[in-house]
Amino acid sequence: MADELVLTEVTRRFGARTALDAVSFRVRPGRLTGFVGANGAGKTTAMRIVMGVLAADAGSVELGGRPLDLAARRRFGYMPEERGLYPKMKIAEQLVYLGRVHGLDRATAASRTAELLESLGLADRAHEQLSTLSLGNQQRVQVAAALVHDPVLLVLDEPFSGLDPLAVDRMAEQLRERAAAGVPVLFSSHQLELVERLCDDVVIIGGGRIRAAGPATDLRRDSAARRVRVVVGGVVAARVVEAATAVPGVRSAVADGAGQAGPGVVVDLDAGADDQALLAAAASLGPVREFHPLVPTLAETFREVVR
Ligand SMILES: Nc1ncnc2c1ncn2[C@@H]1O[C@H](COP(=O)(O)OP(=O)(O)OP(=O)(O)O)[C@@H](O)[C@H]1O
Repeated sequence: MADELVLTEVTRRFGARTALDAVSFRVRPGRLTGFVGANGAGKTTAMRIVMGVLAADAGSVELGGRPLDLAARRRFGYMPEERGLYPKMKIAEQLVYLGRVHGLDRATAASRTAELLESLGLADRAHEQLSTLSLGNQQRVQVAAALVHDPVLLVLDEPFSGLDPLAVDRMAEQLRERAAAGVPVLFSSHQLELVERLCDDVVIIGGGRIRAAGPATDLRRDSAARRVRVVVGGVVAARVVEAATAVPGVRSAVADGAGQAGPGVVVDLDAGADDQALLAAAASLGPVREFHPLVPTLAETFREVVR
């Protein structure tokens, strides 16, 4: 099993701007970790610091409890935001070259390259220039470049951007495969549905601070807004909305009209609110047919925690 990556209180300033403010999170071995945040939130900066492309002003980054040095980072796989392969160089040639840069001997670099290109379905393009491939295939070669030396950690900046749905699936498969092999995988993305579908763990960053981090299912369950769906038999939704709105701690109540037992009402409660008071208010109107929590989507959780 590979080691865990741990960032502790990492801070980075650019002039007067604090891009990362005491950022701490972990990327566990064998798990896919999605790194999400608005534009300018600090994802790329954090990834660059992990890779040593950029230095932190304070804080530490460790793998398996050991601080990172050049030798440790040589064993990492990285897909930078600016991509970084040579458009005019032949595909196989640059993968072999990168394998060598990461310490493989020529024969191993060549066989790993052949293997990767075969699994990407690009074996027949091996001797063409990268720029002759479609964007999606170029992106897959970028991942191959991050994988060629069998990295102990994988860090990918927006690997899914610009890919069509099929290419997304193939990319996802590749990342899952790496995670299944025990490697900690961290990738950034703005596609929250995709992150929700794919990731074991999620780290949400906003304005350079970690807003939430942990298993995706826990984050969604624990997100500050608690949401309940209420259906009262024989009572129009408007009356339920009215009664719910009067309950202390109810943020909003909206009819959804889609339930089995009649039109339902979706109620958002403040974190500390008493859901039993809401239940009592509903029961005072008529028979309560439904009263159950609705787990928010990751996108809803994201909006909640970065607000
Ligand atoms: N080299 C730099 N010089 C000055 N400011 C920088 C530099 N790199 C990043 N920043 C600033 O740091 C903050 C974080 O940027 P970063 O690129 O890490 O965000 P991000 O979450 O990756 O955004 P995006 O989703 O848009 O890629 C931003 O305010 C950005 O302008």
